[in-house]
Amino acid sequence: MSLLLGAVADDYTGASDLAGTLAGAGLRVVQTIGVPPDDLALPEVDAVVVALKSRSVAAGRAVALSLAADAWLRGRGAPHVLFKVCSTFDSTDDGNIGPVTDALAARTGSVPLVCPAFPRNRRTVYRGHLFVGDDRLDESPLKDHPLNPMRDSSLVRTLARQSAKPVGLIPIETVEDGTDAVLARLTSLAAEGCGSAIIDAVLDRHLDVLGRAALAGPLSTGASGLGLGLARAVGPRRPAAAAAAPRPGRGASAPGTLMLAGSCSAATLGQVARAEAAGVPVRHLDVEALMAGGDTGDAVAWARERLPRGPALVATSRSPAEVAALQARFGAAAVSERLEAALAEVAAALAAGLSRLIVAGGETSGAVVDRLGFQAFALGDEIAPGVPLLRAVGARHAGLSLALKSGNFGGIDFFADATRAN
Ligand SMILES: Nc1ncnc2c1ncn2[C@@H]1O[C@H](COP(=O)(O)OP(=O)(O)OP(=O)(O)O)[C@@H](O)[C@H]1O
Ligand SMILES: O=C(O)[C@@H](O)C(=O)CO
Repeated sequence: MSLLLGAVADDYTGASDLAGTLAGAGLRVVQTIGVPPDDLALPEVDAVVVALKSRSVAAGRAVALSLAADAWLRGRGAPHVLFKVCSTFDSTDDGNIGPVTDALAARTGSVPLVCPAFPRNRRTVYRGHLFVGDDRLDESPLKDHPLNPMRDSSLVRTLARQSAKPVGLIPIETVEDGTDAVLARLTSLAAEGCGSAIIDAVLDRHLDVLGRAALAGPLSTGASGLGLGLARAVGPRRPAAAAAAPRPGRGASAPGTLMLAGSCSAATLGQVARAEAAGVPVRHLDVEALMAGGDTGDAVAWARERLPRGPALVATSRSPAEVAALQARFGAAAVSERLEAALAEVAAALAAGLSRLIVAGGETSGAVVDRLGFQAFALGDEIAPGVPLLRAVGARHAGLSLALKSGNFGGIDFFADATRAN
């Protein structure tokens, strides 16, 4: 297997977002959970997305994990590696986007382009400022993120606070001038001592310029928009899918469908409320009791009774005010750790009888996927932009279908859409 493209993703839902995007652009893709063991049989593919859980760990650990994944990908021929980060640039002043980008750049001796824009998902970068829909990042719901509240929309400033060297800017006018202009500006920034360069992108066509310019070097950092630009620059490798006859959906009451929500994003809160209003049984875990040493036994019994008849949803999600109060009382890291573990415990206790597992939240998905020991996923159809249907590959839970949803992704009916998808 000689790869055309490699990617190191800093969380599992972001990895499936990227893998689905690359597959949609015509590449044969597999997503692995961590660096795969040598005995894992992988299909012949053009791109591998190595999913890490490195977004919110200590910077040193994120760097070590990312360097190992990068080495594995380059060892399989990948001439370019994309460090996949969140399209809302989720990070803190301690990292991990800066330290990982610095370490990967030092290994390759390059000055990478950095851009989280994905216009299709309403993430745009203009004059180095990130917009989420119509809002600047610091005025969007991301300002209240439980792990990494985003309070500065300037990506140049944000990345500079995390980086060893100055961060440059390649503005939209240069992008409009095309790939050669971008590469010339990157060369000047490197000569000025910059270690990386934020690049603007506002429209889908800008991703083509970014992809071609990035592919001229060994490394870039960005979200699935940059991945799409890279995939287009590589060119489709498999025949366009024949106009397939629409496959029948699974029906809204597919038995054995376990849904877990650990994201507290505005999107997920709305989706949980909609599922509940539509009649899906929902168990809101008593998070205060869990923090006081309680367990998930009752919730597991509750779900076990309902799953044979249809979907069941177990959630820790709460409003920003409730999240802030819990964090003030118990400490943010302790709450996150306990609640991620709680949902992972529920999944592990019920895994044997499941037909589908749907998880909302990147960190939460990471905890669940690790606990169940998945090794790799093949890509199925897109449920919502950035959320493909996955099928487990490898010895553990082979054939189980999954959806791992980034907190902010999916429409209001996401849980119904993910239940029905086939
Ligand atoms: N009620 C709650 N109070 C405080 N923290 C919570 C609560 N419920 C969940 N959490 C924690 O909030 C964090 C949510 O992060 P997660 O990555 O799962 O979702 P997200 O940030 O919305 O998604 P993404 O990273 O994909 O954008 C997790 O660590 C989770 O355990
Ligand atoms: O890029 C995105 O927005 C997602 O893939 C993600 O990583 C959210 O956590």
